[in-house]
Amino acid sequence: MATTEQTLKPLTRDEVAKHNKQGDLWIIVDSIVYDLSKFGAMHPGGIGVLLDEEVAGQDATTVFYGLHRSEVLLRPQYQRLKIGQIEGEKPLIKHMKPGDISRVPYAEPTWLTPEFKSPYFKESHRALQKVMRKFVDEVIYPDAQACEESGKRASKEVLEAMAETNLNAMRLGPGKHLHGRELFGGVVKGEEFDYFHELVINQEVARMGARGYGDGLNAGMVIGLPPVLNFGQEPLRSKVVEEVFSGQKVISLAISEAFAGSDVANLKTTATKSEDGKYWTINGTKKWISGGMHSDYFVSPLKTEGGLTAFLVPRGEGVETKQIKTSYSTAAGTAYITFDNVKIPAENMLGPEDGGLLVILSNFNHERWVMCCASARSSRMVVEECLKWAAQREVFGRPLLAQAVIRAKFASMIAKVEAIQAWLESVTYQMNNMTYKEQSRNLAGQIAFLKMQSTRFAGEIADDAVNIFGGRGLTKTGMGKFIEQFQRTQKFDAILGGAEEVLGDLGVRQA
Ligand code: HEM
Repeated sequence: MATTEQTLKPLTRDEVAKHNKQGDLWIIVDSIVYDLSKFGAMHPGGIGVLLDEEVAGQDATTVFYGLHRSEVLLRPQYQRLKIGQIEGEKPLIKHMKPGDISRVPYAEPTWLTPEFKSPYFKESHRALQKVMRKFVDEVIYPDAQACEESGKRASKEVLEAMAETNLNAMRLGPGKHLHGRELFGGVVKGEEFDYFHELVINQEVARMGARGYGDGLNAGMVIGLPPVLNFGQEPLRSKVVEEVFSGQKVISLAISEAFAGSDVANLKTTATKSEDGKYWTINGTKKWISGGMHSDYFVSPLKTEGGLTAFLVPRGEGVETKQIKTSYSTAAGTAYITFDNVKIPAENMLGPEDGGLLVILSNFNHERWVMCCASARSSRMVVEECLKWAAQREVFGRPLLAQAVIRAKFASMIAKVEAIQAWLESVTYQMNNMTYKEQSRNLAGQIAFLKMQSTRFAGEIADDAVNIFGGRGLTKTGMGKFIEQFQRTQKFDAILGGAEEVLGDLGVRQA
């Protein structure tokens, strides 16, 4: 039966030392005594290491933290191994509780660090951050970790909780669609929701450390729903928006094809108008569609007589989706889509006929900015993981952090995450103070450069992080699991939403 902290029996180090053999094995970790007599044989690291004379019956705190993530001990099956506490001693290691702010240096952006002031974040941003951190820690994170591994889509419970708090609506950013809505139980008013509130949401969600699952978690909605919201025809527009916000239906943006990715103007999939103009027939394919496997609706720019036209295509006869296996989890639901003589009513057209390029381009800045928020936050999480590891890991008789060559890596990693966050906050401030038209005119280049640089830095940070973690940075479980995940998936940010080179060039041309 689980033993609570209050009922732990006081023990002396001498008493513990007597239990130092196979079948009768105790150890001390951070003042708590664990009985490993039975568990020893099942220990993932083997029984041998536990029988070492410096471990069996001894204080194994340092060696334990040099090999395990601290939350290992919080798992219920290991909590049950606790049998006592060393008399007069208390645990020194403080485990993070859901919603906690990290105390590791540079683990949080400066606006969440008590000593620093920020001109941008007000009370309502801070209040939203608090509830959002707890929500991610308690609701999203456990599901994310399980599904990233199993490859399954986000659970119904998580999707329902997101709809209930109005998180789906908030992820589309500020706008009339939020007016009058109860956001996270009223923590912020829909009318006052701005891009800094959205930044908070994007960055808290990015902390779940599961890139594939993240793309499957309604990321398709963030980029697929705006064309419906801004260019859809009533009553279809309101129907689809509500279905998606309430979590009943899933939508994704289907632009890329095997023939064209960032080169949107050269798409090949066609839509042909019927003679009476009442419906369109769609033929062709779409590739790498995030969330496509889970989607009920696809927003697609299609080739029409005079250019591109955007359409809302419901899943139905003639629409087929096949899973594409990429280097991140199939929880992302990345799809190859075939449209085979799919007939849709003219009311499903989004924006003017042959005016689809504008409809699609109109959300690109926002999409890229969302990706910058996430990339900056996940890079920062990697820095936190590395700092924790380098402080607890001993090599050549000293903590890893005592090696100058490792500190030099940290200098470069920390400078990168700080620079990107500061630039991101500055761009976000401009977004808050410019009309949509001004943003399109003035910020496309800034955001393109910001995304290009965020993902360049993420790549360099991933590289340094793996070298700091060694083999563990290439191992899917244990200490380095987030580093392994990050180094394998950071490239998605560098490609999706516009490849680095395309964005850099866009920025220069916009100058
Ligand atoms: C309460 C005590 C312990 C528990 C519950 C525990 C649990 C675990 C778990 C779950 C793993 C798999 C990797 C991970 O999830 O981090 C692991 C790996 C390992 N453990 Fe333990 N362990 C305990 C004590 C120790 C001690 C005292 C040592 C001392 C040498 C040790 C040495 C190892 C080693 C060498 C590995 C393999 C690590 C790797 O592959 O990087 N464990 N342990």
